[in-house]
Amino acid sequence: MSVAGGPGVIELEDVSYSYGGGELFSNLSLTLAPGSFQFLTGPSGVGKTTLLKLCYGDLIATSGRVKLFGTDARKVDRDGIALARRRIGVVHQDCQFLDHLPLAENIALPLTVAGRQAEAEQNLGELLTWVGLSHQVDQLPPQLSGGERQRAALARAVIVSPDVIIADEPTGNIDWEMSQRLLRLLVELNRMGKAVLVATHDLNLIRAAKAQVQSRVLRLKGGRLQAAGADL
Ligand SMILES: Nc1ncnc2c1ncn2[C@@H]1O[C@H](COP(=O)(O)OP(=O)(O)OP(=O)(O)O)[C@@H](O)[C@H]1O
Repeated sequence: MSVAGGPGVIELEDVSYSYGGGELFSNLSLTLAPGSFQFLTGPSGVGKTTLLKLCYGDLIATSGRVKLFGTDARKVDRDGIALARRRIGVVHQDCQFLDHLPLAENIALPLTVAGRQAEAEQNLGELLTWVGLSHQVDQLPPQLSGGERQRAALARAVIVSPDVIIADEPTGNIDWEMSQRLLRLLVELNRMGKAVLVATHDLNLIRAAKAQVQSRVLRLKGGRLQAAGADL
């Protein structure tokens, strides 16, 4: 099943993946075009997180080809994958933080560990304001609400100025109003030219997004990937 388009920043071609048992999915193709906005939906356990991990080079496909920014993920070494990963901001499903570090340091971490301290200092203030957390810079992660953690996770993903944002259930445990706020942030990032890929169960979120941004919806079900139609 192919849901491919033109050349993309991330391209999966006839990809299969197995954790060791049966194949979770096979011969699946997907293209994330520059500046595009795509949703990935489908039942729980169908493989959405796995598919996202293939897209950001965290897993290597059992067969088929994954290209990150035009380079075959299988043909580059760990440094090559790390380089590509710097261009992809990931918001993980569980959005974990280092609980002993204040929020600001957690968000700056991707830059500080890369020795880009000055850049971190330069970007942090604006970023914290953008996600509405500038009054909580000194809070420890366990002191934050679910919605605040999600926004902090998005800020941490964005601080490296990635070309692509991949978010796994970014509105998983938060109320509708906060989901809308997160969606607006993702739409803004897309308007800045970043490609956005969001896995979500939340069809209402997808419907709300469609009113704000031109987006494509892919549904993973039974090992197949299909473009969802107007039946959402
Ligand atoms: N590291 C792993 N080792 C073995 N099996 C795994 C591993 N990670 C995930 N799985 C299995 O692969 C399947 C797909 O998991 P995945 O997390 O990709 O699904 P999902 O669609 O994202 O689910 P959800 O919507 O509930 O988050 C599940 O059956 C899961 O148990």
